[in-house]
Amino acid sequence: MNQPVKIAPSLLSADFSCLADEIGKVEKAGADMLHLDIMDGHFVPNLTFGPPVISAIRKVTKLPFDVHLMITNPEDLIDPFIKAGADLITVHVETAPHLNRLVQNIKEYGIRAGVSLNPSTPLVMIEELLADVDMILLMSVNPGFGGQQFIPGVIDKIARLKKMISKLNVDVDIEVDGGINPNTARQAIAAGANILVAGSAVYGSPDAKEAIRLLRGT
Ligand SMILES: O=C(CO)[C@H](O)[C@H](O)COP(=O)(O)O
Repeated sequence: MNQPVKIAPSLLSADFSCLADEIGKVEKAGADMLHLDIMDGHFVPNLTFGPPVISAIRKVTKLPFDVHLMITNPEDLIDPFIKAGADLITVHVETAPHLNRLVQNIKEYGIRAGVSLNPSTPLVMIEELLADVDMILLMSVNPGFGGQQFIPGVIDKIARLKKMISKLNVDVDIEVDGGINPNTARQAIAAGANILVAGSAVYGSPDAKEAIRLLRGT
């Protein structure tokens, strides 16, 4: 049976001058979780926010926090992000040579652990880890900025990852991030994705509820 598709609006595309309102808007519109893009100006060419902002917004919503670390040396900052309120932390395979230890470390806190791959990073990089992670996040743009075009080759990558997961018979979510709109969402879901991150498609719409409905394809 197909799992229901979850929508994770990315706060990156929200109006940062009124975060509580912007979060309330997507919570009311039926979002399943909130995607928080953490950028360090080093692994990716952009800077966003860190644990103090996450602690502050933790007080205004019940949505689970899906924290995507686009930072070098992620192992140094797991503890503060968990204390700030992360429910799921995703680290990039390109930033962490000791991924088994890092994933285990995140899970020991009692939260979920994900691993992300840039569009050009092959699936073989996570093959040995699949039985130990809760989620694989496939980037469908080069990380750093919202509002980019979906890279079409990622659809086949999603389908290949889905096959790997089915073959191992493990319970691993497939999240896709970047350039998600109703058209790319439909293709990503058909290929096997079950969590979609959407910044512009949700925050750029005058009707967040309708935008989320269109992304789910319901
Ligand atoms: O991780 C990201 C960029 O690195 C963002 O989550 C992503 O780009 C979402 O924005 P959009 O839906 O506008 O593409």
